[in-house]
Amino acid sequence: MSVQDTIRDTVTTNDVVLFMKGTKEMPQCGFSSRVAGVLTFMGVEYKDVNVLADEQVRQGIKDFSDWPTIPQLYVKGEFVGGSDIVTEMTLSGELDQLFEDKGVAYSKEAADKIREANA
Ligand SMILES: N[C@@H](CCC(=O)N[C@@H](CS)C(=O)NCC(=O)O)C(=O)O
Repeated sequence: MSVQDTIRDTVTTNDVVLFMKGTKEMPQCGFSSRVAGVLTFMGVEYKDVNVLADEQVRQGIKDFSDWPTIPQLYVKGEFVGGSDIVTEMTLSGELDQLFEDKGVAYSKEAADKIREANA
């Protein structure tokens, strides 16, 4: 299987996938840490892929999405964005809407708390 095939398989067989530097338990970059923190706080079940563990995946995910940086969030096979976009979508409520539209379980109360803390 090529790296592109493996990535496609990963994002289609897992509802929510975060390509990140480090792991959800131990992020190794502030941007990755922010997105992982939001997902974990919102109670979203997601698969983390540590791009630092495989240089081919690190480059391959950028080619796959045509997006130059890590982290990268995928929901039901669709690329959502990186840290800036996920932060904006969390604060605007668009991320809640996306999870609702795609049937992904999350805590609205937790999302509201993030918004209250950033108001
Ligand atoms: N503004 C970006 C910040 C992410 C970013 O700049 N990532 C850099 C540093 S961690 C990156 O992935 N560089 C390419 C690489 O390290 O392969 C976002 O919203 O996600």
